[in-house]
Amino acid sequence: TGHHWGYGEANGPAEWHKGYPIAQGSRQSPIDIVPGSAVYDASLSPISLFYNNCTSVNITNNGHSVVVEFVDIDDRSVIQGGPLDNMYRLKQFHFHWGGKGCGGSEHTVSGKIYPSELHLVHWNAVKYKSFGEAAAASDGLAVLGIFLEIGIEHKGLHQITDAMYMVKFKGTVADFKGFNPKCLLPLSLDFWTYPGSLTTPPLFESVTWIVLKDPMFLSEKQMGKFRTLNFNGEEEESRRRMENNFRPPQPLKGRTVRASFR
Ligand SMILES: NS(=O)(=O)c1ccc(C(=O)N2CCCN(Cc3ccccc3)CC2)cc1
Ligand SMILES: [Zn+2]
Repeated sequence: TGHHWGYGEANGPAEWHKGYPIAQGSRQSPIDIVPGSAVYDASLSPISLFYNNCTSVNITNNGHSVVVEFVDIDDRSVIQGGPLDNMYRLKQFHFHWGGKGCGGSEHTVSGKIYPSELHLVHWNAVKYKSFGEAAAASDGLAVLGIFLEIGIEHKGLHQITDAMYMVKFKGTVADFKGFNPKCLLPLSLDFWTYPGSLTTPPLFESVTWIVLKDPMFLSEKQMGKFRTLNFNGEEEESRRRMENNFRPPQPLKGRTVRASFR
């Protein structure tokens, strides 16, 4: 139960390389996306999201983020197209966010940080037998990143923010059935894509990142509900508000970011 990683002064992103040397690897995430340097690739097909039969199972606070998990025993909810050679199965989605009035996204766009970022995590069930196995393989995961911007309230997000009181503390889980994340998508599926990594330990370099150009919008009130979550467990005396649970941009190290749009 040694020194566990987190987002604090002593255990935050600047320290992770001590326990996870790959933190200084050649394809780490997130990155700062510079649209002017992205290469338009006409061969990128549109991404397709087949979430219609998706089956959410529960919502949980894992001490790092709030996570909605899905049944991933078959191809009922998958992403395909874009840079992907296979279909990838939806496993979970979660968020990263900042303190009140602060940025909290992981990817940035020409240095612009958004209040939050949603990650829809998928794994290559064509080539690998489990999420854990895929998470350790260079083409094992595909994460769809969607920026969140403060604006008009988001009707689809209420189901998630209304469930947060049930998972206030680390290690809490609640039933969360019948949620379809298709409602969280912005109008345009224009995207940037690049080879990267998990943005939390173990930081495996196994992620094909697909980051949407357009944000989804939510109200400041809805964003505030994320900040009612705690990093700590209910039994801990130190109450630590869950916010600023984001890794800052990492060196590009010669990678090319491709764009699906001009
Ligand atoms: N921010 S993100 O890059 O989108 C992101 C995506 C997935 C996870 C995730 O589900 N994790 C982390 C790593 C994988 N482990 C399983 C494991 C497999 C092999 C050896 C140890 C742990 C599950 C927990 C975390 C972050
Ligand atoms: Zn994430």
